[in-house]
Amino acid sequence: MEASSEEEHLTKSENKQGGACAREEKILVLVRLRPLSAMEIARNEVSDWECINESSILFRNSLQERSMSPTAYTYDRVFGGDCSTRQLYDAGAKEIALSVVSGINSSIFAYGQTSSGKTYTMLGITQYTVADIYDYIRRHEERAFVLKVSAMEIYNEVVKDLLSTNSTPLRLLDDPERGTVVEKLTEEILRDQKHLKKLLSVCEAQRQVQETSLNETSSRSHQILRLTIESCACDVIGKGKSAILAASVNFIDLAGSERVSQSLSVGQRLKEGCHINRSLLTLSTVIRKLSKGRHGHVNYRDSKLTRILQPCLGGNARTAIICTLSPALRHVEQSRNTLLFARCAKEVRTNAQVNVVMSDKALVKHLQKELAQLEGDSRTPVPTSISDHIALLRRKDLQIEKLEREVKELIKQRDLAQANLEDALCEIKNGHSSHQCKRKNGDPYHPSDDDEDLSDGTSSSVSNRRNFLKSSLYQGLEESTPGSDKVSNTICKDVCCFMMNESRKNESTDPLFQTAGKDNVRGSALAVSGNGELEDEEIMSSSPREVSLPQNSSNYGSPGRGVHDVQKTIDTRLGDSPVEPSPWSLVTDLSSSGCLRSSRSSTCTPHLMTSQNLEMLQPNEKPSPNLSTKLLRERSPHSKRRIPPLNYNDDNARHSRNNSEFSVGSAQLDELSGQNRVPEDEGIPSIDTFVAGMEEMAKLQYDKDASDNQVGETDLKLQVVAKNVRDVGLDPIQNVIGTLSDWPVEFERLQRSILELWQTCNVSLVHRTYFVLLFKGHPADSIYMEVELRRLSFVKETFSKEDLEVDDGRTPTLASSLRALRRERETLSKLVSRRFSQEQRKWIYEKWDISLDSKRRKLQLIQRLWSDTKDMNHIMESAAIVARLLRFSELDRPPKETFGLSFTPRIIRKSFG
Ligand SMILES: Nc1ncnc2c1ncn2[C@@H]1O[C@H](COP(=O)(O)OP(=O)(O)OP(=O)(O)O)[C@@H](O)[C@H]1O
Repeated sequence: MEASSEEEHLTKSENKQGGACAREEKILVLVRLRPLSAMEIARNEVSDWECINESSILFRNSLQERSMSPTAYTYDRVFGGDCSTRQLYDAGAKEIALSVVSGINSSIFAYGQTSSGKTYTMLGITQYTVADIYDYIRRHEERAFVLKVSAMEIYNEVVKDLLSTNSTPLRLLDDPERGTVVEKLTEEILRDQKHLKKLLSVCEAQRQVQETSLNETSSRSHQILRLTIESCACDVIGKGKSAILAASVNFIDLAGSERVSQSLSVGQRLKEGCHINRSLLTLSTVIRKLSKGRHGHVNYRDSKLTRILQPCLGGNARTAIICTLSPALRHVEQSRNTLLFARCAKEVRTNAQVNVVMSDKALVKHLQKELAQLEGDSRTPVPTSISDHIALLRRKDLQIEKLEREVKELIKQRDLAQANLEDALCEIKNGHSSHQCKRKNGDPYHPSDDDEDLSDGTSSSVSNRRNFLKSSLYQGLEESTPGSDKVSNTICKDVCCFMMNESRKNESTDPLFQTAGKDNVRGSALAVSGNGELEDEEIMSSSPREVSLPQNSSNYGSPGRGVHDVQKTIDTRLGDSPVEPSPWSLVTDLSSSGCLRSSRSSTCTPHLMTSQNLEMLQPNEKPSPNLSTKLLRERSPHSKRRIPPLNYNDDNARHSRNNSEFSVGSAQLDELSGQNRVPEDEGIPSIDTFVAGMEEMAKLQYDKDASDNQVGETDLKLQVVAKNVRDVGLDPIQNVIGTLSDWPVEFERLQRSILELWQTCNVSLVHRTYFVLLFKGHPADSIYMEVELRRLSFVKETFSKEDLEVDDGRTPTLASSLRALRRERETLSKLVSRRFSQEQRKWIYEKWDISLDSKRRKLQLIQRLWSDTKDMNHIMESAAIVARLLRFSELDRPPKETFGLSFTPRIIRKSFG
């Protein structure tokens, strides 16, 4: 494949413009027998096919069947089950494919029955070819190359662009010069190999792939990937006339022929199978006609496949057809058909020629322009695809949002501090209730008359006063302790009232799903009101001190009643009877339990640790054990349920994370037993599996860091947790609080990043849902959030790895994750009618702006979930819906403390032992 000079490139083509020198040759036919699959071996199936030499394959059983000698089939090359794709590529496909760099069109087909290994083979061939093309370009600096790629699929006789998210069918046009042209097909100019790999992943993800009884990942469409290479000698650029070589190589992965009796297809699969078989029949008819010479009419126009591939079938292209066979005896008839097709194909002749364009200035200019564009792209990576644009916009939006949030947060903090301080000072000074107090304008910390008053007998410095307020706030919520004075109690009451009024304001806006922005008092980034608030209020009202609650505050005396009130509001909104138990209660529970409000679930100690409070607490101002005990006593009955202990060595949990065929971050079918289990037929991992996964990941990360001798921030936090766990009787949360004074801000940052990465890495929706419902912003969550962030960053990096490695089916790739996510969405969509009543579905569709007439509205709904990473309202609504589909009640969840406890033995041994 050496063509080092322009002359060499042109020798074969000298007649193109003035008398073409076409190269007539037969189609190269390779036969590949795949090995028996694990499933086939388990069924004791045997392969009676044998490659008796480099070019012949024999079916041994035929002797017994037909009492005649076994038939040997002979082709250009045959490859047995022990041959690798690389061997096949090197032995024939390579030479054909790489003709493209010399200006000769080429095509590599994979043809065979379903599950015989077409996609497996073509993936390898494509990757090896691309690597060789780039290698060739690197070695031929004297020529300038422009590479373009396009990809399409023919699904149910409809042509679709695989590089565009627009699924509008593409039209075929007849161009007098170029033959059949696919109108509006995206053609991307390649920046580099990495860019191509990305595009291949997009194609793979967009292609119609479904599970059938014969193949878990059966391609339901014909895929044509086209790589076009234009090149000319560098030294003639800009000097007028020059020869430009332009050719394309097509990688064609046909859908597999299938027998209905074997594939057991019904419904949509059956329809697809019919289309596939029909177009393959047309293809074999065309091949059969061509094998007999080009006499008479050839029915290229009978299918879109043959129309598009006309140049590769007996036209201006070098062509190789790889016929793949399934070895199992039960597929013998299909294999024979494939071999008959291969025999005909062997007789077809093509007429390839070097495609030289004798360029005029305009053509050279065109090439120069494309080169300049490429150079520009490589200097400043300008987005050339939709996904790049979206990613860029997202990043910008994120930056803007972050700045806006920071400004808002600062203003809020300032106003709140000012208000609290002034109220407190007025209270102290006048002995009146805070609302009678007029707030002063200006800097709240600037010495004023009030400040002077306060300074008498307490503290003269502003910072002391702040600390005083912080500790008073905390103490006021605690049991009465000796030394706590009346003033601090009163301050506390006022601040509590203020907080509750604020939270009630939030509730009134949307009790079902509240947004973070409204939750300014608690300062948590992502907040959905509900349990958190109720828990806070419960604690306040259960305090021995009398807290002056606003009107109707008694409604919030117990969590149960509070939830009921919120439920009633929701029921009213939904039009349900307020008396009957609302089917929405789970959604309500989930949404109201909220994400990331800092107040803890009933299983956790610091109910009072709103992010605002946390921020104000000094490291030495920890809740007393007394308070912890009291709060623990107030746990809800649900939290007392025994949760099965988590098991590190659970193979299922381990296996689940290794399987790339499920979405990143989720598990395979949940095989763990337990009460949170989702029915197996739904194919969805349970919370137990999720917990086991999180725990193991955190542990692995810790082990890795420990072995690297890198004691990072996460390690320190893990150690803190471990140490606390070891010190029996202490709450593991408390010390962590001390190390995380900026936690709410940090939490928000981590969460934003995680949400973005989930989207980028196509993380399972189930995983996302469990995660947001479990990790709501308590300081102890930091460990898991950081581990999740690291893991996702790693996955993202893996996805964008530059070198083109063969997809081994085990390592998650962008494509496999997208595929898995798509499958998960389909599974979830099937649960919609089971989990929601008709009325609820109607309500949801309307809310999510989905037409009630739409045929695929369930799938549309699921596709819309988790799509907007910046809108927390949207995120929590999505989580609530997914949770409902999973029948996951937050109240069923295992306490997160279980995770932390699980670290204890390892960490003590490594860090403290
Ligand atoms: N030569 C091979 N060595 C090992 N495994 C193989 C080989 N060929 C195929 N397989 C495996 O067999 C299974 C089916 O292969 P593949 O999906 O490529 O078949 P296919 O012909 O493209 O099927 P369909 O027409 O249904 O899309 C896959 O799991 C694949 O990894």
